[in-house]
Amino acid sequence: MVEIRKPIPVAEAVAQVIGHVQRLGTESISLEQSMGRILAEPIVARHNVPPFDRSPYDGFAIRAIDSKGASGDNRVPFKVIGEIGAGYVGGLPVGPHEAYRIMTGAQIPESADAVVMFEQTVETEEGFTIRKPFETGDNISYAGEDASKGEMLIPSGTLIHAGTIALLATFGYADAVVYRQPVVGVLSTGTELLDVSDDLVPGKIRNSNGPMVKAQLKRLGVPYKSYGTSSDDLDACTEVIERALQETDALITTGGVSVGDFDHLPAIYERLGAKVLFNKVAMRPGSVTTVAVLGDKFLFGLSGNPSACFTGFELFARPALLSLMGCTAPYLPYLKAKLAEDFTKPNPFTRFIRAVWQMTGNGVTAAPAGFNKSNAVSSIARGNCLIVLPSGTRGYSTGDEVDLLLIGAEQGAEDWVL
Ligand SMILES: Nc1nc2c(c(=O)[nH]1)N[C@H]1C(S)=C(S)[C@@H](COP(=O)(O)OP(=O)(O)OC[C@H]3O[C@@H](n4cnc5c(N)ncnc54)[C@H](O)[C@@H]3O)O[C@H]1N2
Ligand code: MOO
Ligand SMILES: [Mg+2]
Repeated sequence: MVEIRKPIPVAEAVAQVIGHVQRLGTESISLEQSMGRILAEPIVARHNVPPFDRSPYDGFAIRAIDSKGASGDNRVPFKVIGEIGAGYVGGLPVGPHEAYRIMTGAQIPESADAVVMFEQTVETEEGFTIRKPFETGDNISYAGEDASKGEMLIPSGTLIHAGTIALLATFGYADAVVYRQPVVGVLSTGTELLDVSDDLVPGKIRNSNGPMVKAQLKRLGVPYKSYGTSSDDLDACTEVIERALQETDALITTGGVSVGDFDHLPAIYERLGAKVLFNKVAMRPGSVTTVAVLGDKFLFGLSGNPSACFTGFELFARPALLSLMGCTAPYLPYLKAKLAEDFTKPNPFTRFIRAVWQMTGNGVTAAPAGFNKSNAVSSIARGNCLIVLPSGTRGYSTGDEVDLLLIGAEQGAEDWVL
């Protein structure tokens, strides 16, 4: 008799997965390698930024007091005593009505306390004149104005991106302490599966989930090991999974998790002695998504249907893997948007619709990205988000406010609209 599975709410399933995360250790890697990794130590300012008072403009460093009373009718003269390019320091203190030529980024010389831009001066034989008074601090970029020594700037658990790398470089981190990354095994199950380069033959389809999941991992910067495809043969499949579990930190399988005669994953979890956290989630697509744990290893049993597979990855594998890596913001970013089309079909399960969001004169709108069943592949390609429609008896109409989960900021906008 077919097993009747009890669906659990999506939020509960996510919480169960996150509750089983055991953070990986840390390692030190070169700054160059650190893009996309997760900081295992906070970035605390090792020194002031900028480290010295400096000029934000090309101009002249003066004593503000000497500019007192300057006006169009009373131009005040200054004598130039030297020049300071960025990287150099002025040797002399600035005296009354003296000035240094100073370039953007150069250290303010002793006794100077304001900078006059070139454009605000008229050159003379000895130097220049100005027509307005300056206050102490005018056009000075002060030491520590960006970050002051000892300040906690970025907490541990943050993703390292280009800006983080700039900050680490600023403080002289040639190496960064980051969390270890899991190596994730990817196995596509299904006797019907052909390789990408195979010609179609009756009854078979090409394996799209394997390449997709590997690309989803790549988008997270998570290394993977591919186990290709396995036919729906219990022993053969068990053998590959056992091997994969020895060689990886977590395993993602696709297909074979439902109740069909050749859906062997449930039996394999039992054979392995893995603890199944859930095998039915109140969501569509991906209701049969199964997550199991064996020791400290996750087994993500994603559904074979492409849209269900994609959604299961983003909802469960993504936050789990990011959390393993110490990330404190592992969930998909979200927005509120107005529905751009009616979605009248009520659903007992929470529905995740592959969709396209865009900014319009009417605010953010989101429209389904075409054929949207669990077996759809085309709408995954078109979508840049998931519309979340909570379960219930009513449908949704154009203009209703809905939640969006954002996927892949690398899909840019076609127009420059600002
Ligand atoms: N009696 C029931 N039947 C089904 C149920 C159910 O609850 N009771 N659940 C349905 C739901 S919902 C889904 S989703 C699918 C899930 O099936 P499986 O996860 O067991 O996956 P498979 O049976 O292996 O394949 C399903 C579907 O996806 C295609 N597939 C599989 N792998 C790939 C791949 N790597 N690339 C592209 N396409 C793939 C496969 O050919 C099937 O068409 O079960 C429902 N049935
Ligand atoms: O798991 Mo199925 O994708 O709900 O259609
Ligand atoms: Mg099946």
